Order: sequence, then C-alpha cells, then structure tokens
Amino acid sequence: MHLARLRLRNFRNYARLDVTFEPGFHLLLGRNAQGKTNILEAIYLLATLRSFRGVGNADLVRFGQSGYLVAAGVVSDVAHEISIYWSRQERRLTLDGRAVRRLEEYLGTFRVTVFCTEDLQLIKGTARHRRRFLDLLLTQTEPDYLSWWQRYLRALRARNALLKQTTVDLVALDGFTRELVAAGQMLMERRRRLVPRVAARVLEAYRRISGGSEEIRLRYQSTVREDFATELVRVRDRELARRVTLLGPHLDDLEILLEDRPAAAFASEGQKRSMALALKMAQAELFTEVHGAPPVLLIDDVMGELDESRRAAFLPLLERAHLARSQVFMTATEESWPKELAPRLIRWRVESGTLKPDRPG
Ligand SMILES: Nc1ncnc2c1ncn2[C@@H]1O[C@H](COP(=O)(O)OP(=O)(O)OP(=O)(O)O)[C@@H](O)[C@H]1O
Repeated sequence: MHLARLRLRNFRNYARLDVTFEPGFHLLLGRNAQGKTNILEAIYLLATLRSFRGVGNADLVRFGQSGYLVAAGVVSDVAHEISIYWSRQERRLTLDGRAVRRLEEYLGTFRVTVFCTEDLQLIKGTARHRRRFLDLLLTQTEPDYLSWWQRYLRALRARNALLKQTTVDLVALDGFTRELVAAGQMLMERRRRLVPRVAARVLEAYRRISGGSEEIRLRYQSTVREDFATELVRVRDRELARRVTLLGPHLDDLEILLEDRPAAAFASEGQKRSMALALKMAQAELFTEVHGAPPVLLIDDVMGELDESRRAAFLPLLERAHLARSQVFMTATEESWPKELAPRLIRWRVESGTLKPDRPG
C-alpha cells in the first residue's frame, strides 16, 4: 500500500501542495518549524480522520483561511481517490468521488502507523490514550467495530442526559440501558480478544528494542467485571445520585506492567520510551498480519532521540515495508539515520510550507 499523490490546500502552513510519491523510504529534511510534521499530520488524517497531535480541525486550517482540503491517491490492491474538506460550515469526505455516508466504508482504505513523541502518553498519559490505541486498532481491522462504538456512544450520551434531569424517566433509562449493554458488551468482547494478540507482539518488540529480558505485560482492565447489565442495576442508585453512567467500556484501560509493576509509576524514562515504541511496532505488525500488507509508516522526529539499539530495532519493520513496496515517511532536521539505509532514501527538502526533491550535493 502506498500514497501515490498528496494534495493540500490551506492546510497548516501549506497554501497549496501537489506532490507525487513513489513507494519507498522518504526522508523529509528541513529546519525547525518549516512544515515537516504537518505533512505527516495530513497523511495520518487521511487514514484516521484525526490529527495525531490531538488537535481539532479548526487548528488545521491555514491561518486566516476558512477551510482546508487534504486529498490523495492511494494504491493498494486497487487504487482509490480520497479527499477531506473541512470548514466551519461544511465537511465533506469523499471516496472515489462519492460522498462517504458511513465511516466504515472509508476507514481501512488507507492504513498508517505513526511514531512520534506523543506516543509516550500511551505509557504516561491517561486511560483515554490507551483506549484510543485499542480503538484505532479495532476500527482498522474489524469493519463493524466503529458502528458498535457509535451505537454505544449514542446510548451513553442519551443515558447521561437522562440522568442529569431533575426527574429521571426510568422507563426511558431502561431502554437506553439495554442499548448501552448490547453495544458495550460487543466492544468489551472485541477489546478483550485483541489485547492478548497485541501483548504478544509488544513483548517481542520490546525485547528486540531493549535487548533485555524484562517481562512486559498488557492487561485489559474494565469497570465491568462480570455481567454489564447486572452491575448497572447494582449501581443504579449511585448513578442517580451522581447523575452519570458509572460503568462501561468508555472507562476501560489497558494496564501496562513491567516486571508486574505499573509501568507509568515504576519504569525508567528509557524503558517507557521503549515500551511506547513497542506498542506502535505491535500495531504495525498487527495491521500487516490482518491485511497482508504493511501500513505506511510515519516517523516524526523520533529517530534523533533514540540510541543506536532502539533505532536498529526499526530495521526489520523498514525492511518489510521496503519488500512490500510500501512507504515510510520520516522527518529529520539532519541526517541522523543508520547508514545502511542511506542509499535507498528519497530525499525531500521542506522549507516554509513547500516540499521539493532534494539531491544530496
Ligand atoms: N494553522 C496553521 N496555519 C499556518 N501555519 C501554521 C498552522 N499551524 C502551524 N503552522 C506553522 O507550521 C510550522 C510548524 O510546522 P511543523 O510542525 O510541521 O514543523 P516541523 O518542520 O516539523 O518542525 P520541527 O522540526 O520543529 O518539528 C510553524 O511555522 C507554524 O507556525
């Protein structure tokens, strides 16, 4: 799978960009604040409809403009044209020229895995980061996951709105509870099934990165212990008092343990970084296994921060991308890269919102 063409209009500091990309290893070079990460952000947006920096759409619009357009030609078994237009008044998502009505028709057309400094939040941050990690894996590997998730969210919002009323309509509450339970059970089951598959790959990747033999374990943690419906009945009085849904997959976490201790509290900074890297490598491997083709890899700035052994752990992943004629996009301010890859690089120069082929002098 690869991104054959990228078109940006008023996206971040790009007024206008039209570029074609071959399969292979693309190195985006440039000084700070020139727009390297913005390119990766646009590519990630095409795959996930989100920014990996965790910002909303309004921040992606070029200063002083009213909307952005990000469009691409993507080649896998078949070729697709995808485009996203966003302004405060209008949102348009198209696949092969037609408006996308259901997101599951779209998600999965193009898959990426990003490696960036924010990944550390998977270890240090709140449960929300880890739920997102699981949800992204599931939406990109199980086509109906997203519609269950949307059903759950609708029921949760309706239920919370009811609980906030002065007199709660208990019949309506029961109705939304049934919907919440049906969709919630499905989500929990999928997550529970996914975690051991991810865990095995994380352990393997972690050992490759650290060269050590520490035990890293992932444990799915839910507020629901046995039966969602029964437990909701049990907490009903507390929910009525607190006016909010107190149980369910919206509160799940993925516990990450190093030698049986919570990583966030006990791991060293270096170990945390290696663990975050291992989680992302596991994600890329799982995509490859499920779809038979590696995702496009986006590597933002992280190479410079990694020591040689951690950088070397990337090599098998990059090699596989190369063999499968997939792509890697990596940003750097200078060439801090294992020399063995240098002959294969396709170099680009990024300067004030422009991207140009760069020939080493
Ligand atoms: N909405 C926006 N409109 C216009 N310019 C923007 C917008 N958002 C960010 N920028 C500009 O984009 C530039 C930052 O781009 P980017 O984050 O891609 O930098 P970078 O080249 O990756 O730098 P670094 O190496 O420091 O990470 C800054 O000049 C910033 O002012």
